[in-house]
Amino acid sequence: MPEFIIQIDFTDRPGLGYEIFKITENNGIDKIAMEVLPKHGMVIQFQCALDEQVQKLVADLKALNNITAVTFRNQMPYQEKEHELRTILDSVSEGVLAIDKDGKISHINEVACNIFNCLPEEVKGLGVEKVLGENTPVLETLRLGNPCRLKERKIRKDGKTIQFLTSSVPVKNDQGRIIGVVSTIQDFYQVEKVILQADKRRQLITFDDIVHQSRQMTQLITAARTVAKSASTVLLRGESGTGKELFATAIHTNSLRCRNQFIAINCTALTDTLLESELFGYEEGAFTGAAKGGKQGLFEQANGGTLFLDEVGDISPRLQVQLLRVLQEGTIRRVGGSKEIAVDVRIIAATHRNLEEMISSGQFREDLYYRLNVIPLRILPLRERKEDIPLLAQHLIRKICKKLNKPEVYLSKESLELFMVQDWPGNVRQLENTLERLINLTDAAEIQPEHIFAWTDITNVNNSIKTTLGKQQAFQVEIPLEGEWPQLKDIVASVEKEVISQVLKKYPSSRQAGQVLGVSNTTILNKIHAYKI
Ligand SMILES: Nc1ncnc2c1ncn2[C@@H]1O[C@H](COP(=O)(O)OP(=O)(O)OP(=O)(O)O)[C@@H](O)[C@H]1O
Repeated sequence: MPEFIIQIDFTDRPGLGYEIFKITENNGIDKIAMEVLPKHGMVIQFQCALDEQVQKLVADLKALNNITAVTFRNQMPYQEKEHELRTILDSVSEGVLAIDKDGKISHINEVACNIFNCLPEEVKGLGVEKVLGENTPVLETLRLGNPCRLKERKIRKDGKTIQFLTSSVPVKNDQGRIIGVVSTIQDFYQVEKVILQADKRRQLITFDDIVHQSRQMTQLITAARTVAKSASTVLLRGESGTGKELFATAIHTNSLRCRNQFIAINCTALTDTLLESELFGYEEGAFTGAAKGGKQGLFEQANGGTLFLDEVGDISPRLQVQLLRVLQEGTIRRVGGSKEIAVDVRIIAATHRNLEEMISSGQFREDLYYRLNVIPLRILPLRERKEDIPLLAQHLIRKICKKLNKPEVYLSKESLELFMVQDWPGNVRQLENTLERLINLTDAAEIQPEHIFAWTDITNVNNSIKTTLGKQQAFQVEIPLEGEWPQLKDIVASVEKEVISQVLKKYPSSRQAGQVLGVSNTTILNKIHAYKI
């Protein structure tokens, strides 16, 4: 039998739910699921053999008082949310696995399935130890609420060893009770592979790839071009996602070392001991599991080239001492070795941390700071160079559409205006992720504010009003200062009426207008009715 989903929008009143329910009963439809949209709507999924019967149901519902719309939908709201969540989880490059309060797997993404060689439907509902092995730290997070970071684990499955790094954070409800855990998983060997493979991809990046329009970025690029030619250590400062790695790569490409390796390593991606053996290498027998013949570290591999140490502010005091030695002496010593090996490596370090404060609180060595801070370059957060947003958005859309193999989409003028008033705490990376999510989840050729409101956290109430009304379009409310004062409620009402009318001109649906003004669409519908807008 054909299935239908209808959404019934209403302004709430006592008894309305019961009347809707009665109408569905009287029309004899076979209900499969119902979902309430608190205070403003209801969605019903049902089966029905006859089209006329469906039409009659819709007509009966529309005839009820306070029903504002009855529309057909393709999916139930929970299915849309599920689809959105699945798309997000599958688009991240790490394995993600979530468990409920009983330790059973509730979500697992594609990457995690690839690491553990399983299918989502096989493992959903199973105890997490069936996938991550007995004594997994994830269960400790569930029990005690302690997050864990990059714990190295090894399990045997189908005669093979799977070695991975796992991190986990507890999920808590409003009362602070633990109701599950989300865990991220990285394949141990992939971590190494990524470090090495990335080199080829990066060598092609130049300063021309840094998209910008702002005066500050132009100045910074000019400075970076100049320092690229020297061999001095560079310290890139800037919030997460501002483009520090992009700058580091362009500096290497523009340097005299460009024919040699550029190797990047994120100092927070590995545990302290792993980072040490990655950077400095190790001798055979240095620790259990050390490869035969030992291993070259990244300093040796980058000899003659550049080593990019991302998040250098996060390295442990022990590694800070070792790094200082390399910078002072130009030599390294492998883990478990006694020989000093000379290396000629240019260091580009980056951090989003306030190193000066870290020095004051004793978390970062002052002598290392001076060795790293030879040429400091500070990349401004995106909110302080908003002129870059239009070009960046256009560039990123092109890049994402190419990656997703989708025809190029456009940002409407209103959407761009909305982007311009955001703060973008995650900077260019957040802009890129937001666009990727929108391009993934909408099929429209032009991205409109309604797509942004539906699929992202962007609402930005106050700023939206600013752009909607603008300076020139500001309206005035006349309040007589002599004679009889109007009632305060009348003043408020006239302001409300004017604001809602203006917003509705730009965002004609009550839902969009509600989102712009930070109220429910029921409130907007009530006001439209009350002020006869
Ligand atoms: N000006 C720009 N032009 C084009 N792409 C940019 C620009 N700035 C950043 N990006 C892109 O934004 C993303 C984040 O940049 P990047 O990784 O260089 O930031 P980061 O500051 O090193 O971040 P983190 O501190 O989190 O490591 C990358 O995909 C990068 O290519």
